[in-house]
Amino acid sequence: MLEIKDLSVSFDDFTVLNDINLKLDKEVYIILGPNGSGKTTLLRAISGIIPYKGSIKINGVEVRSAKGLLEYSTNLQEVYTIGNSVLETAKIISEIKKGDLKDFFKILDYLNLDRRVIHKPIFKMSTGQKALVSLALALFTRPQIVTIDEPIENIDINRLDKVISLLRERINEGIIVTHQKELIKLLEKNVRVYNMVNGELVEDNKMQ
Ligand SMILES: Nc1ncnc2c1ncn2[C@@H]1O[C@H](COP(=O)(O)OP(=O)(O)OP(=O)(O)O)[C@@H](O)[C@H]1O
Repeated sequence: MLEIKDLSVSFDDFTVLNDINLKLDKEVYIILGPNGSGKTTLLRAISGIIPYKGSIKINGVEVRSAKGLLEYSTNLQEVYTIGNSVLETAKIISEIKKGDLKDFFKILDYLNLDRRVIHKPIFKMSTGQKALVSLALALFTRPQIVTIDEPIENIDINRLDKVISLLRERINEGIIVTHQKELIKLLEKNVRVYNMVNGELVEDNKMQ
């Protein structure tokens, strides 16, 4: 369960998230919203990598004090700077989260990713490779709760169905941020759709 209470995030006196309250229990939320509205900032806060006011609890544990040690994963690339290469990063994650490294390779092969890329750090990859590798890093340990930022942006047409299948199979609780509204249908799941508007989340009943 992900429970957010009175969450606010500001940068230099500019309030990006304004008193967000959200309770998510075995559900998938899709968050839409204009550029710069605060969607990624919300996922960064949930990942515990930026300071926030209020409370964000994953299965009852406050994330600011429990980074990385939760039944939670994300595809936010800035989380994956541990290790010199993606392979080292995946090894560290498999130890911390008790995942099987073989599942990481299985996802890479499923996505037809050249295995040689994982000997590089993520910042040296192409935009699409970054997206695919960070998705594999987020999902291979089968975390209970997942947040995913823009999963189908920059994905080539031949891999798109595979990425959607992965999301469909492996995300049963969490948040997906996207500009691609067609993803809501493609997921073939019961999801709740929200719009980020002026730093607040508003449920969008038309899209469901
Ligand atoms: N570290 C930071 N320092 C200062 N301002 C920031 C920082 N991170 C984000 N912002 C600002 O916060 C606002 C929200 O950014 P965010 O990345 O959350 O938007 P978004 O909704 O994900 O946008 P997009 O759809 O363009 O990806 C923007 O105005 C951005 O410039």
